[in-house]
Amino acid sequence: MTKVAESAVASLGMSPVAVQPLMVFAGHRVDAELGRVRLLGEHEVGPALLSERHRLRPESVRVIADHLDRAFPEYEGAFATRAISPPPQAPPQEELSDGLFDLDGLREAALEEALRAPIEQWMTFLHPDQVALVRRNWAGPARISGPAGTGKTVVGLHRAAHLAQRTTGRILYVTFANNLPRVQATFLKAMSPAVADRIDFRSLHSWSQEFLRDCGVSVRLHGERAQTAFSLAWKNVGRDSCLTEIDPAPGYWKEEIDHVIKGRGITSFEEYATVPRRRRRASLRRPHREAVWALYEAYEALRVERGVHDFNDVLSLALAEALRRTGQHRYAAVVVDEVQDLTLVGVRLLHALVGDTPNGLLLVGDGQQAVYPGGFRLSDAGIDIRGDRGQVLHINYRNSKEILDAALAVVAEDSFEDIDGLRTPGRRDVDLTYHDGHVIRVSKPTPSEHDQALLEALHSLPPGARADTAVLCPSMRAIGRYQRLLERASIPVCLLEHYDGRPVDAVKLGSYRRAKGLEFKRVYLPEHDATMPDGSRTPDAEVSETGRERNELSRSQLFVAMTRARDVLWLGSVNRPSAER
Ligand SMILES: Nc1ncnc2c1ncn2[C@@H]1O[C@H](COP(=O)(O)OP(=O)(O)OP(=O)(O)O)[C@@H](O)[C@H]1O
Repeated sequence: MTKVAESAVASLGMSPVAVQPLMVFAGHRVDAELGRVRLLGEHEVGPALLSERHRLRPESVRVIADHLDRAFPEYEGAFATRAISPPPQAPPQEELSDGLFDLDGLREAALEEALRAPIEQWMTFLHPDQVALVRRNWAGPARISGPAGTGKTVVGLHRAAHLAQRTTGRILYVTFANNLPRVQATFLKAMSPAVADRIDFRSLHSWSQEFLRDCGVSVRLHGERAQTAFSLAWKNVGRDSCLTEIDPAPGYWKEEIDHVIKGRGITSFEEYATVPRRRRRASLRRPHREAVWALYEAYEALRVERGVHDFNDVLSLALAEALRRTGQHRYAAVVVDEVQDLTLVGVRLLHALVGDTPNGLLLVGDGQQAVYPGGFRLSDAGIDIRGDRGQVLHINYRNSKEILDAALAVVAEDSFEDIDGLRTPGRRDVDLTYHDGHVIRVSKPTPSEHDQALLEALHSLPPGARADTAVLCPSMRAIGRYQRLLERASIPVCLLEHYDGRPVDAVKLGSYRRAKGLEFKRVYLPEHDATMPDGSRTPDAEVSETGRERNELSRSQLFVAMTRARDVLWLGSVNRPSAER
């Protein structure tokens, strides 16, 4: 019955996750669950329904009831239509003063409701194409891609809840960033409380550490000591090598080890000598690759000597363990969000948990929003996504044309390679939904005037607006600076690393990277162009290949930050008079 009802409402764009089966027993007192079905006695059903969140307006209820009348003709029609009473009148003033229903409380509830509005909207209704993806049966691994704001995460969350409703197993929902899982878990709990405890929201690294602990494999993750090992290795074999001709910054070579060598699980020079270095611009000839390999070996020797692991080791150990236990994993399905940020080892690990089982692996992401160096192709990972198992979403629900145009202008010249290996131009076609929103550009001659303008803009926000406002910065240093600035101006701040998706009356502050996958009504990007190369001063030909790669990555990060804005995008710059430059 539930499945038939799900199909019936799918044509209205209603997610199967929004359908909650109830079985009501006349003349009994019951409140129990049987799988997904809630069993209620006739006395319990009223209070149970009233305690549910209100997601539908009365008109929507009427439309759905009419539609179900037609889908289930044996039911008596028109009952639901008659049963809908007009919204209750405001209670008399005496009732409002009894503490439980005071005016302030009501105002707060209304504010919270307004803040939740966009979320409540997509918890029930999706675009019919999205509903089809949520309900689809895939014979093996599948992938959902699409430009920023096209509802990929929304589909991923509905899909996870839908699979949880259809199986008794656990679902793993993974992202690379470690603040996103908390936010997504909060949304899912509100959307589908009945299955929330069977979906594990985890960052890849925290899950891997937990998994290794459960398998009895000891891990000594120590980022700082691993970094010291690298610095020493650079001093011993890197800084006087031919690598400095290509890039004198040790950071570039650390990324090479992290994202290319260890990120791809390469263990021999023969393999590294010919590996395609995805999304890396500098071309390395054999002597350079030999020098990188010498650096890698020196780093590994020093790391092992110190008895510590780095983040890549955690994933490699977990992959080895996962492969050893093939067929014994407890997950019915794995959904990977922001998959473009994973390393090859990371994606292989998640694939190993479910293999090619039907509806097992779902990869969600967009190569244009890659904010880390390096990358992989699905074919490198042995993941075969054929036919209708690769789906692309096209409708942007988040950004207005003005905001999206401003963001696309940043990456327009940067074509990118997605995980399917296809090269895609930076300026992509998307269908926009009607959505109001605008860009405010503020340019000041000095940093203090710029900061003053930011504070004025934040101070003039209407009450309650801070909850859906973010200030995003490109670096940790800038975050520290703006945190002090805001706090000195008595503007409450919630760092993105502590944000869990629940409304809190404070401006969110964090890095462009941490803003990944999130969105806010108002986004402020102070000194947004400070790290951007100034084309007028440095012609492209004079920039090294590694410099161009860094610039491209900075532009992708700025693009991600800009596309987080739903209604207002504030772009601050400091434009010192040219004599001062
Ligand atoms: N069918 C829909 N109707 C209305 N709004 C929708 C619909 N689907 C998604 N949205 C809204 O679009 C916005 C973007 O959705 P989501 O975060 O899932 O996109 P995304 O593709 O994952 O974005 P990004 O890649 O930029 O992180 C959200 O505000 C979401 O509520």
